[in-house]
Amino acid sequence: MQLLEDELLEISCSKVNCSNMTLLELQSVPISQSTYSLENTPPAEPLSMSISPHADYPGLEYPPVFEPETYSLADPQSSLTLLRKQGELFKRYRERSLLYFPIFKERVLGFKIVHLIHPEDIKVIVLTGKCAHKETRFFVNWLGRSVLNDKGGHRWHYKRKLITPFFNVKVLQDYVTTLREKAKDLVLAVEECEGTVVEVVPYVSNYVSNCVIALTMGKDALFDVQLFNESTNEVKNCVTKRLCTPWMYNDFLYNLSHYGKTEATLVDTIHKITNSVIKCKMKDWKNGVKEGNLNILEFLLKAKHNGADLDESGIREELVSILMAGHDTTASNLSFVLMLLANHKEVQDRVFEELCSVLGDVEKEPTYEDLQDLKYMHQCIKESLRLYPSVPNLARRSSKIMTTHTGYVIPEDTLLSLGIFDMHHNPNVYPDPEKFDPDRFAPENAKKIHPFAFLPFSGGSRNCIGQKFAILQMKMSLCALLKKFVLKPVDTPSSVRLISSITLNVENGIRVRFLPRIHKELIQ
Ligand code: HEM
Repeated sequence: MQLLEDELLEISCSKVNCSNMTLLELQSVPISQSTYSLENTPPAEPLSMSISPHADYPGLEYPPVFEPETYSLADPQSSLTLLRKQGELFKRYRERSLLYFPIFKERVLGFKIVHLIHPEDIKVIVLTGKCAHKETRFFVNWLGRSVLNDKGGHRWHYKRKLITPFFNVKVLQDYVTTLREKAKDLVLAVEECEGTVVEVVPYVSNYVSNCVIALTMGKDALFDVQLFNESTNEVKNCVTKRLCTPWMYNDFLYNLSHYGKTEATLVDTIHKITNSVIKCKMKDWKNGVKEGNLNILEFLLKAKHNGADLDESGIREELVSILMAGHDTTASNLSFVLMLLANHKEVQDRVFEELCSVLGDVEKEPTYEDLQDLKYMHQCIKESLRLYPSVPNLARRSSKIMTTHTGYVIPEDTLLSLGIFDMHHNPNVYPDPEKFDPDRFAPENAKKIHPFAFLPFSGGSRNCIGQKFAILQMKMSLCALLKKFVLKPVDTPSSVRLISSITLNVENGIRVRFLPRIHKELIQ
């Protein structure tokens, strides 16, 4: 069976015109527990799939009844080579994750990718970090070896320990005033198109960009923000194109290609801009290190001054990475929250009622404590992160032969894709998975969810460093927008077309109508 599929792959590959390839997937191979064996690897002793509470979580009603037999039916089309557009590719992965749960393998030219979808398998990888490291090769030119883009090990650990203290509660509290100002700017911008249909992504993106720039380099940093953002977007396009075009996986071919050359020029621009901001700050500080409220640049310069093993290019790598990590993810999620609230009047009503009750007076500006008290709003954000996780797959590479919890052996040096999106849409973990139901995350229900079945911010030691800041940012903007407007649906969850990119995206934007809200009145 395996041999036959491999032969068919060879045949189908030989028919492919590489220059037309726009996708990651040439073929997916279903893996059944009895036949699964990647080359030169002995088949695993299948582990028991019996349904009993997991030893680590005796109080949880988990594992739920997975039905591996139903999900490992052979796909009649699986041996055919399929060239697909990004949107189709995204849809195809979803189908495969259901058909071949809990694991499936794909081959892309000479590369093998194993997709893992079971929470226990994903847990093994994200929790220990011992059997797999982060796959970061395609981002190195742009992000270097920052905390975000280091594959792991001592160097990563050192930097993570250095930066983590920055994201403490005190800093978050200090940033509330800045977030409030930026949210006001967002409301003013939306007000200009009140009543009309608004494509929300650019507005939200601008708000998030301003917040993250303030956090990393300070709100008064002098640089060409537009050029920086445009260059960053273009680099993302180049990297996405590379990820979806297997022949560009080869460094030599990629560097010769149009995309490789464009990326090099843009990265140079981004680095020059960031270097100049760093130099400027160092000049400002020649008479002594600043104390008090610091942004990330100042925090890192101070660490360097105090002897941390960090040079200027190391600081630049962190800034560029945090700007990237903090922008797309939050902007993507905030756009989806707005669409979901617009489409679920009863939920929007409840969020607004909660807002009025927490603030007391709807005109009052929310404080850090108020934002913490918006529990139902938090549930809505979580549910939208479940439905639309900004990072739909995590890329890892196995660093030794490993056996998954579900009983499959994976050889050393295999590319792994942890299917966060698929896991979040698994009907056995989340009944009626496409339904927007924030009550899934009400305290009494949330405790029944397997801790590794909800990973929008990843988990373990490499979890998202900025998640609290992201939530704060989203809450602040939702408060500001909902105080002023009633959201009405234009695009719906079934009308938007999701695409796989570095972060989750939609093909044609997300549109919402903003109507002026008459205070204290709920939605008509
Ligand atoms: C809704 C917003 C966000 C989401 C969904 C999100 C999600 C994630 C995920 C899934 C990872 C793990 C990536 C991987 O291991 O491959 C990650 C890592 C990271 N995130 Fe976020 N993120 C968000 C916002 C932010 C913000 C606002 C910042 C900073 C201001 C940030 C900074 C980082 C950094 C530095 C890492 C790397 C951590 C490490 O590897 O040690 N993120 N994020």
